[in-house]
Amino acid sequence: MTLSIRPDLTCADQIVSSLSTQQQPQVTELEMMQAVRTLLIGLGEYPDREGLKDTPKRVVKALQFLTKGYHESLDELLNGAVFKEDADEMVLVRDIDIFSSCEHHILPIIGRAHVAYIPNGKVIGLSKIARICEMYARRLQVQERLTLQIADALQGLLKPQGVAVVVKATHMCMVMRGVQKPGSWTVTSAMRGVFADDARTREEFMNLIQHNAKFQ
Ligand SMILES: Nc1nc2c(ncn2[C@@H]2O[C@H](COP(=O)(O)OP(=O)(O)OP(=O)(O)O)[C@@H](O)[C@H]2O)c(=O)[nH]1
Ligand SMILES: [Zn+2]
Repeated sequence: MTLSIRPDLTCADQIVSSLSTQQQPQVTELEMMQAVRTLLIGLGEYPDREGLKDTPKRVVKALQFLTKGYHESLDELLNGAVFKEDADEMVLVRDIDIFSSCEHHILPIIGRAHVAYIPNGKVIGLSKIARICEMYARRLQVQERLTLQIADALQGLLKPQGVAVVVKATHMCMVMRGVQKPGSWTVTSAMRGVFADDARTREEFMNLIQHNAKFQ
């Protein structure tokens, strides 16, 4: 098997990209539905009862939606919306809703992302920042990787003076099951360029994302 290396992709993305084109076994939707049906039986249910008869189809559809980011690419979502611009002050898009799924339990990760960059001759369409978050969130994730992928994508696309990403999220696998800690939040960050090198720039970013109670 030959793997083509894509310099615009992170390591994890390289793997997903190569799997989707070469290695991934072709599984039909019918087989996926049958697997859900098997799960239901294993859980002690009767998949043919009225309320469950369409459930395998719904579950497959829902999971496909929650992981649709595997079939999206930076190129497509950008749609060319990177513009030459002399701006060199911080651009921050904050409070971007995140709905992801943890790769260990396939349970929801719900939170918000705050994404900032300092341009270096190029700016990106603001909605594209939210779309980048969305593409990576709609995959099976760990929060750390989601955070890094967002930062690396912007760094790669814009070569800005710096990028800062903070994700604050709650993991249903820690809330509804397992250790059962509702109210627990995980905060992850990725700092690149001036945000990593300059404490004052980082502090300005941290202040901007904390000043509003909505973030609490
Ligand atoms: N670092 C990291 N860990 C995560 C994330 N999402 C889930 N986890 C953790 O993944 C770990 C999996 O641990 P295991 O012991 O293999 O699984 P488990 O028996 O279901 O663990 P418990 O959740 O402790 O019951 C747990 O500690 C989860 O909290 C994430 O985004 N980042
Ligand atoms: Zn989990």
